[in-house]
Parts: sequence; C-alpha cells; structure tokens
Amino acid sequence: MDTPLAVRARGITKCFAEVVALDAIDLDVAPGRIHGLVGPNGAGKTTLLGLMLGLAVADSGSLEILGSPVGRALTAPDGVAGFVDGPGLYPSLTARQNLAALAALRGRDRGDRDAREAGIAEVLDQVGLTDVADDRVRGFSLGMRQRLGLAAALLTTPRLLVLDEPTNGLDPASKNHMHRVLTRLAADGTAVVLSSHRMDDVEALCSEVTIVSTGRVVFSGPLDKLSAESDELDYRLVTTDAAAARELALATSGLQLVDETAAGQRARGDALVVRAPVAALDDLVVRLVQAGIAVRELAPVISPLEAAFLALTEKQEDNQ
Ligand SMILES: Nc1ncnc2c1ncn2[C@@H]1O[C@H](COP(=O)(O)OP(=O)(O)OP(=O)(O)O)[C@@H](O)[C@H]1O
Repeated sequence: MDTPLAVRARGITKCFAEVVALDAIDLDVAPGRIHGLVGPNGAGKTTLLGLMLGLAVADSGSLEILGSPVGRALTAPDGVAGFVDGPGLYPSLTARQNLAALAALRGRDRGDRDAREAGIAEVLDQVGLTDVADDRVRGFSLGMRQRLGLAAALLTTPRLLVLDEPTNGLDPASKNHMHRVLTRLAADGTAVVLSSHRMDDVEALCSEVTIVSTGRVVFSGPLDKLSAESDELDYRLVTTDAAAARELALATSGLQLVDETAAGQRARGDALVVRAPVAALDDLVVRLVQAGIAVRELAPVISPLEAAFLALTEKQEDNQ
C-alpha cells in the first residue's frame, strides 16, 4: 500500500463570524517534504496550520492527516506536533524543566526515567540549547524560545511537524541551525509544513510552496515551477565598467534599464538595475564579455519566489 499523504485537504473552509479565513483550500503534502506556506498578513496561514494541529475544526471540507480523517475533537492528531503563535512555554521553569513538564502532560512520564531524560537531552542538543538547558526560559530571547518550541515538538518524534514562522527572531547562525534540523528530519521521512514571511528562508528550505491570499490558494507546487513562471525580473548588475555596461544594456533588445531613482537604493554605487527575461540577460552578458567588461555581480533584485508572490497576491487582491 502507498504511504498516505501527511496532509490531504480538500475544500477546507473556515469562517470567524463574517470573516472567511479559509475559502475552499486544497493542499497535499507528502511525507519527507518541507512545504512552505506563504501569504500576506491575514491570508489564513495560521488558521490552516491550527486545523492541522487540532486547535480548531473546519466548517466544511475534509482534512486527512497521516492518512486519517480529522474529527471534531480539539486534540492534535496522532503523529503531529508543532506550534502556532509561538510555542507555549513556562517562563519560570528552565528549558529542561519545560520539556519534562510537557512530557509529563503528554503522559510520557510513565516510562523509564533515564530514557526520558536522555530523550530531553537529545532534543535540546538537536536544537543547540544544551548550554542553556538549566537556565530559566524567562531570560530567553525570541529565537531561543523558538528553538525550545521546536525541541518540545521533537520530543514526540512527529511524522508531521507544523510550525508557524519558526525562524522568526532567529539570528543567521540559529536560522542555519534550524534549517539543518528540519532538513535532517525531512530526510528521515518527517513532513514539515511551515509558514514564513521570509522568502529567502522558504527558498533555502522548502522544495514546494503554497501561496495563499485572502483565504484562497493562488499557487501550490514545486518552487522551481514557480520560478519558471516569472518571465521577467529585475537584476542588479555590477561590472568593471558601469558606463560602458550601461551603453551595452541600452543597445540590448528585450532589456530595459530600470530608472535608478525608481530603483532607489538598489542601484547604489556602480550597479545597474536591468529588467529582462533570461534570454535578453544572457545576450547582455555575452556582449559584456566580448567588450572585455567583467561581470562581478549579477543577481535578481528580488527572488523569483518573491516576484511571483507579489504578482499572484496583488492579482488576487485586485479581483476582490
Ligand atoms: N480567532 C479568531 N477570531 C476572529 N477572527 C480571526 C481569528 N483567527 C483568525 N481570524 C481572522 O482570520 C483571517 C486569517 O487570519 P490568520 O491569522 O490565519 O492569517 P495569517 O495568514 O496567519 O496572518 P499573519 O501573517 O498576519 O500571521 C484574518 O482576517 C484574521 O483576522
């Protein structure tokens, strides 16, 4: 028999009084995938993640988690862990005590004490909190709380991990650490569904993404499919001769020089900003090289995901 999807949602609708938070949402997430959920503020991401965690029930539609239909009981389905709106922690307890208390609440304190303590030590190590394991959570930064929230979720060895903005508040090193932990879990077969406002994070971490806007799915699929859909992007170009590069850019068909005032800080110093489909950009690079001008930097000003996100969510808002 095929392994069931970690998440299978069909026509999920959820309203809060007059507000339609989710409007006929379909979503598939396979085991071992890291799936990004992105959308503007109020799009419905937290509401959807909350349904997966059993914090609320949908008004209509069907939701299957790890192959089992989700009922109307407000409990996390078996095999699911995570958090929305930040992890719930006890500030007056230490990190280690928080995890012990959670394990006790979940009824996991009946087993062998040494094994339990070893499990707690292991998840603390996994999220990089061993050094502060015996410090009170009251003094923890937002990033440390996020990591402890992840450790709490990992304690249950979930097959579906649901995380609302898990990298919020993390410094670059902690973010990389979180990425490594999630990537390793996915490689071992755990499905991860996470929301984020950071497109660079989603691009670094997720193989697939769902974009929601005002409660509706406007795109769901592999990230590379989304990138292929952006036909024209703005690129920042730094060369060894900005003036000559500018002349060549103006002479390249299909390519537009973006007004530097409009581009604001993006065109600082010797950089040009050009708007072009990939073919025209290739053409410009060949011309630059033929003219003996070296290319020192060439990168999209905003990522393909961000460009698609803006285009798709603005289109959806215009249709309202
Ligand atoms: N408990 C609630 N009571 C009333 N309205 C709610 C409740 N929870 C969510 N909403 C509304 O449902 C809509 C979706 O909210 P949700 O928090 O899911 O969006 P989001 O995409 O997570 O937003 P953000 O990116 O700002 O966190 C919003 O209009 C919000 O005001």
